[in-house]
Amino acid sequence: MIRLLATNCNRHLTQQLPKFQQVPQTQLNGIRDFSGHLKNANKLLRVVEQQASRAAETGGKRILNTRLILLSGCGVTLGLGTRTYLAFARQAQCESNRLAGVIQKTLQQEDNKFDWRRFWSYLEPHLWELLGAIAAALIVAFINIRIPNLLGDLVNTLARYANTYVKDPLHNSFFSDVRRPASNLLSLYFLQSGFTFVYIYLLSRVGERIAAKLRQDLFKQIILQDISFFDANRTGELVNRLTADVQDFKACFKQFFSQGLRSMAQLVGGGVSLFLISPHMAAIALAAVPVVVAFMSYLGRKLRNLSKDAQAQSERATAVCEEALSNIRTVRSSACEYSEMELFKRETNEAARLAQDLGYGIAIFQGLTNFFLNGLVLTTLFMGGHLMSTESLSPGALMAFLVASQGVQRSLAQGSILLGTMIRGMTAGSRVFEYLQLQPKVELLRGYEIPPKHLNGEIRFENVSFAYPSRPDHVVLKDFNLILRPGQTVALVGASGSGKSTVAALVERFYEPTSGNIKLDGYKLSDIGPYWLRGNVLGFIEQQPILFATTILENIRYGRPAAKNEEIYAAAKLSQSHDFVSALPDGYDTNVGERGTQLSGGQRQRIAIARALLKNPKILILDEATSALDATSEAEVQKALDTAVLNRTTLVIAHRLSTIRNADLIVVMEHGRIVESGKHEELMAKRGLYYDLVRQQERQPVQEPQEIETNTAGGDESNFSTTTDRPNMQQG
Ligand SMILES: Nc1ncnc2c1ncn2[C@@H]1O[C@H](COP(=O)(O)OP(=O)(O)OP(=O)(O)O)[C@@H](O)[C@H]1O
Repeated sequence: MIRLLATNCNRHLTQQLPKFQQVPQTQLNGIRDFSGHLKNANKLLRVVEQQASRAAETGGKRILNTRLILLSGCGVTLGLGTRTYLAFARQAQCESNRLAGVIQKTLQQEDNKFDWRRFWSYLEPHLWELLGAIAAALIVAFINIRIPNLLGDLVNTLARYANTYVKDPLHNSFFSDVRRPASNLLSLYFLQSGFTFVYIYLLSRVGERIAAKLRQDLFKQIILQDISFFDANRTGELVNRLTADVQDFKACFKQFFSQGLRSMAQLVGGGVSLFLISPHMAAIALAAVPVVVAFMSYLGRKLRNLSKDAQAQSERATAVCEEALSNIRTVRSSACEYSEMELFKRETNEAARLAQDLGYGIAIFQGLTNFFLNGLVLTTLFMGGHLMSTESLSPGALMAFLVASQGVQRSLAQGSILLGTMIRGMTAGSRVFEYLQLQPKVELLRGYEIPPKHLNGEIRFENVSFAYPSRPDHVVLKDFNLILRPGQTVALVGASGSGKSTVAALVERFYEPTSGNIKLDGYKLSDIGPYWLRGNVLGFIEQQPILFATTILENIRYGRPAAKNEEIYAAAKLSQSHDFVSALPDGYDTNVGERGTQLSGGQRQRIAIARALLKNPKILILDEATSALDATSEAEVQKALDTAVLNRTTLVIAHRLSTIRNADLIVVMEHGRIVESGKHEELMAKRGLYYDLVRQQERQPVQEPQEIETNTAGGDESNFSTTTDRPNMQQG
């Protein structure tokens, strides 16, 4: 009976495994709630979860299934009863779905195979050029196979004159004898160089075009990902895939087709001609080939793993470097240059160590290959000499055999070098393809657009709950309800971490609510096209806007790329930027430097406001737009904002009173919930509630200076790591 139930449960679980990804988290939560009273089942589930996570770590679905059979058996023996058991089975089923996803992901990462189908989709458009290159490379290989025979003919001709003293060179038959084999050889040399040019040129064209297309597609795929993807991946690592990995892949591709294909053809053709020249000697030479092939495939597998680790580590080192350089001001102001150097050193040393291991493996392989090949030459000479002494082989045939075997030798030697490149290239390729297949959950262009005449700019939050995908257990907003009426300014205040910016991020559709709805003019935000929404309805001004390293004109135009210059000047005037921009020597053509560092914070902010106003948005979101500024700049920017918000629905996330004084509604948030709301005066009347909250942040009590114990040896306390997997600054 137990067995039957356990098998039944397991069958359910196994059937559900592939469907996992379609089961929404809410459903899982629902089922969890439904059987929340089943404490015993829950206890068991925790065990299941632990076991399954361990199974995921070890990468085995089978282990999971076996454990589930055992555990469901346990569930029954514990006497949970049929109803309980069924609830348990259902819950376990969903849990297993979730865990199967974890396992699948783990397995995918582990078993990141090279996607040949996708590779083919990149090759296909260049098929004719590629076939041309392959044909030319094969012709070169064929010519290379023919050359030893013709050389043999020439040597045989020359050998006839080896011990002959030529009295009258003009009247002996040497030239007429030599002309034919020599001219045959010359025309082959000529053809060989012509076809070499053709295949190298064609391959380079195909390789470069594929690499460019790969980079474009990868960039497109990355830039279209959900914001949560960027929460989970570091910029340096992404850039590394776009640059180093595509580069490695391209280099491997070119080498494989230029040298690899030729070497392979030469190997086969050379082998055949060796047999034709002297089957005896060829049989002896080729006897060792199976050993070499077995050895090659064994080492190839080992080297591929090593290469994967080395590339991942090099990516980590790039990420450290990229992060430090792009945040150079923070690094400098924190006096962290030397620790960054140390960190980079550690990461690059580790990358070097792994790359050295890889080099070590390749070196062993090449050394052994060389030994094998040289042994082959010696054996040929030894055997050939013996056959010549018994007159079963001519000197020309020995020469041809030697040259042909050297061709084979070169091909094998090249093959061993190529193996290293291939390993790197295929690893890089699979890393590129891995990101190419990612699909964002929210498609940028999908969804409808509200006709302009129906667009009023009303936002409603209806029982919205939300947890960030990277921290699903930490609920940031709970049953959040809020209405922003058209043209109204609503200010969100509250302690740090209470969820204010999250509200703004949800309006921007950077994330999707876990439950509940957000509506724009009665339409569900989730049904509206995010691209249209952000490009036409919303203007977003953040605390520290980032400008691009180009002119002020282009930076403002970023808000609406099709805007005319006159519209840009108008937006600049509206944002109080026109005067200071005109006073600059190059005016609107002034280059603002990387991230706009050549402008002051207040100027940057006003340019960002101009950028947002350029699209004439119905809704403005100001996320602490003035909190990073000093009093003078704040006053200037506030003036710009006061003009900007007129006739627009505005959501202000505020830390300072000055920014919310004119708000139509002030909403006080605490732990993801609204605790108080009303007009400025109303809230003042209610014990100055929001003043307290805001003041709490505005006027932090001055702390008594405390002596900070410094630990020169570097204790654990001074270690830090960021949310992503940035390595720890300190050793250990
Ligand atoms: N990208 C993210 N991934 C995971 N958790 C996040 C993310 N962004 C914010 N959080 C968490 O969500 C909670 C609310 O953050 P939010 O930024 O909305 O607060 P806030 O009220 O705007 O704070 P502040 O006033 O300090 O800007 C915090 O606990 C924060 O740690």
